[in-house]
Amino acid sequence: MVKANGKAGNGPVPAEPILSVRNLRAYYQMQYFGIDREVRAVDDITLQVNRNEIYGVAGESSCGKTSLIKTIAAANRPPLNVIGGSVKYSFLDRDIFRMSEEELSRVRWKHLSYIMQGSMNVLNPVRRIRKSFIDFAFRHINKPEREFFDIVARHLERLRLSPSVLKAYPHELSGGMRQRVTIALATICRPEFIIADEPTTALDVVVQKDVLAMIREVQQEMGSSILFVTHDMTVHANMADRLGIMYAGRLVEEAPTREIFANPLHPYTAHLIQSLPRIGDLSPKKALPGAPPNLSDPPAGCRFHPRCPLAMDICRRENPALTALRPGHRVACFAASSEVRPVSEIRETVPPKVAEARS
Ligand SMILES: Nc1ncnc2c1ncn2[C@@H]1O[C@H](COP(=O)(O)OP(=O)(O)OP(=O)(O)O)[C@@H](O)[C@H]1O
Repeated sequence: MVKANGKAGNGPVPAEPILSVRNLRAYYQMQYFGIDREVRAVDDITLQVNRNEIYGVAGESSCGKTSLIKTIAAANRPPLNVIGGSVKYSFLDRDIFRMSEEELSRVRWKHLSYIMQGSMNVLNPVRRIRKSFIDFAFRHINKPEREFFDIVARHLERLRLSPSVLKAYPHELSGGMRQRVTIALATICRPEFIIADEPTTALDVVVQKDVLAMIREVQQEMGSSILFVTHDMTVHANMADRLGIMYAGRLVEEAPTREIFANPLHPYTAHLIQSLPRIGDLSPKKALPGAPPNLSDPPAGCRFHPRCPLAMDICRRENPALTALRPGHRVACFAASSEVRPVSEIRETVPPKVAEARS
């Protein structure tokens, strides 16, 4: 089930994929008063995460980030169902959707772990932290209890946490300490792959900086890969090696983080970057007209077209494929592709709704 050569060694780390997601579709499928309803939260996503890499997933609220990572971890539950596609980890011998729950429980935390949005989602409020380490890691580390807690204490110290936290209940710790404990739990087994879902969103900026530095440090020390999800582009700028931008259930752009910030090709990405505050920049920030689409009835063609200042007729009819326009830089946008029409020409065809909102 788990490949023998799964763990990252100490030698040079080759740039090979540890996670390959192909054409993944996962929809919320529900029935209201006998009528079927589908929310297409993850719609045809293809991406790869390399060894020793932090891959960031960005996008505004409700674009499908959490649904994507739940599915990638095979932690999706009805009504979120996998409709198609595959998710393969290099340390597993087959697609994650072909594994039984029992096989998955042997893989979780040891090879594939999760840092969640709120620490209280992981830590049981009525159990001391010590018990959580037993619940999550004892069977994976497979040592006598005393030796196990020596390993835990050393790991906590490495993460600048006193081993005395083991005696505490979650409510006795500050939010920052609790989040550090969840990171300690997610990394104690030295997993190859970590999924982090908005791990610092609930923390104030000073604690956030500290927790982010800790995630980076532990990732580098272990040679793990991280799929890091947040809507906060400034966090991505500091953390991610590569960045995937989601809009309405689809990946619309992907490139090395530096390249995305310097040269965004998709108009939605350009908007996300332009709206970031910059020291000395007093110009008013403009919101995008309109709202993200309802994913149970998304618009035809490119899902961004009703809000896009560059939209053309083809965008209303056809879904642009995610295409490499530069090495390592993929974008799903007809306007960004110079083969369709030059950008100067495209700018003249502003859709009426957007033109109204601008005036
Ligand atoms: N349990 C559910 N049942 C039905 N639809 C859901 C459910 N959970 C989420 N959705 C819908 O799926 C879509 C994607 O939601 P998701 O939570 O994955 O987005 P997100 O980008 O993670 O948002 P946020 O940043 O606010 O957490 C949204 O349209 C949302 O309303």
